[in-house]
Amino acid sequence: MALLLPPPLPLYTRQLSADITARSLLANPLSLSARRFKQWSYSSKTADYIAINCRSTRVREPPSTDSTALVREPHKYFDQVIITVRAGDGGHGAVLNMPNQKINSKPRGKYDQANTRKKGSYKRDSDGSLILPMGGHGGDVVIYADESKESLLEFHQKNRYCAKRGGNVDAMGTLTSQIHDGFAAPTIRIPVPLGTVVKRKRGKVLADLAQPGDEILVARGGQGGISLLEMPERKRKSLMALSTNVMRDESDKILVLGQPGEEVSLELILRVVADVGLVGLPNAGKSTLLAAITLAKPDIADYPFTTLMPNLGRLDGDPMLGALEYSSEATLADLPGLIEGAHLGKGLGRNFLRHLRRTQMLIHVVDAAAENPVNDYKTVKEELRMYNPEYLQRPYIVLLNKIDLPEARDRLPYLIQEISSIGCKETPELANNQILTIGTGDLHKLSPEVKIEEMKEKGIEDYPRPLAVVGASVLKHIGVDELLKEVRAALRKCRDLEQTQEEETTNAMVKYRWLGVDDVQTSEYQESNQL
Ligand SMILES: Nc1nc2c(ncn2[C@@H]2O[C@H](COP(=O)(O)OP(=O)(O)OP(=O)(O)O)[C@@H](O)[C@H]2O)c(=O)[nH]1
Ligand SMILES: [Mg+2]
Repeated sequence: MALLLPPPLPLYTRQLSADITARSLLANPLSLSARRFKQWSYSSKTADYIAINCRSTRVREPPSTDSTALVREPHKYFDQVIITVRAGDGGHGAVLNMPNQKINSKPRGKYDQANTRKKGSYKRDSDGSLILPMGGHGGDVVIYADESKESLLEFHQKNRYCAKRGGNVDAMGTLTSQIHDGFAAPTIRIPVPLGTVVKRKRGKVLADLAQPGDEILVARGGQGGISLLEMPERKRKSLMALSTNVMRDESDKILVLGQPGEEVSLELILRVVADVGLVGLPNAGKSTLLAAITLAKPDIADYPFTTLMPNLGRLDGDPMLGALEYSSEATLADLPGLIEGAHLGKGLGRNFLRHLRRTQMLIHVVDAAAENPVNDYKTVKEELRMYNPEYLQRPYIVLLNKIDLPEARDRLPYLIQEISSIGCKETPELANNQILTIGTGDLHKLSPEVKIEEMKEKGIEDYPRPLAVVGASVLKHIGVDELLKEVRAALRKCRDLEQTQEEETTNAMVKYRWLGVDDVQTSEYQESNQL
């Protein structure tokens, strides 16, 4: 396609509307509409033109990540992505004429009767006014939680989603009852894994899609344009009684155009949904434990960082809960190994620790045959504390693994005693897992950042001791049943606590409403940056 541009003479630039200068044409040659271009070229016949060849193809955005990197290092990309969604524009309405007929006069004779019937066949509202067709609504964009999705990797390859535009009113000319509204474009529904947090890019959190079926409308399609009736001035008055959509002057035509659809850039952040998190140094046996007590089949090997992305497994129902509640299962998340300095980016860094966020309890897996298991245990706790001290308040169990090996078996009693004594005795506040009650004073008046900083100042000894320390060999299936018993007891405790907390929150909300406080700060900590 060739565009002709005049030399930069004031005469010609004046003939163009102010925003279309030669420079803007160079930057965006397609912004010059064909009609304007025609007018312009007629009115400036004497001018010399510069011919510019430009391609009319659309520039496609490159995929955000190189696909080989996705295959080689999926763990870097599986839980975070930026996408752009664009809802469809609304379809256009139309400028229509009324068929030539006498509107207000009574029918006289055969011909007029036929015309009256025609008039009666238009679509009308209950008050008798004419219903004019509208352009179709542009397609919306919805993001929803889908259990069958596991990661956000696919969004690195396709990161732009556009809904279709609504259909135009499919007619120009005379209004008849046959003219229909333009078709509404279908909604685009984008499935994401359970636990995906949808944020505006560098903006606020829009939704946390933690339950199956959760969804959010992220971009609204444009509304369709309306249709207008074009009338000679003498007839306008009489027609205004039939419809408000009578075109008064040319500027009304803007109402015929459909509204543009919304376009937004979104950040999707995955936080896996699991009740129990498995943490520990690399090679401690976390994946082996997951494979031993659930049907999951994670990779297991005797080299560090075998697990690079969280593996999930389902624990069967708890037989202690009775017939009705037996099916209450728990989901376990096996995380990559943590090493000293992970919070500073060592090993796999710290980002995967966000996947512990939704867990109710943790299992610390410690290799009891390692050189210094107590130190290993402390290292992991320290890293958790540095990432999010709230993790240390959650109920947890320590599994001293690999007791089939003699070096572990011999020192098991000593290790149990040592590890059980690290931490403070459970206080009622800590047992309730209440972040606000840590420390003294009016912490509830402090900002979340201050609270976290205060919590970080405390050492791991200031946080609760484990609920149980169990020696086992998950590989040889020694002591696994005892471990399961403890895990289920802890889960029951967590659920009881959750119920009590829910009741307390409801009571507090009622109290706040009584006091007339609208702005109740709920889970402000969740809003902090550590998604
Ligand atoms: N002897 C013995 N070996 C075990 C036991 N549990 C796990 N192992 C071995 O320890 C090695 C590491 O096990 P994994 O389950 O991959 O360890 P991990 O904690 O998931 O390691 P990362 O994924 O690297 O963090 C494997 O060779 C397992 O066979 C056990 O109870 N006894
Ligand atoms: Mg593993």
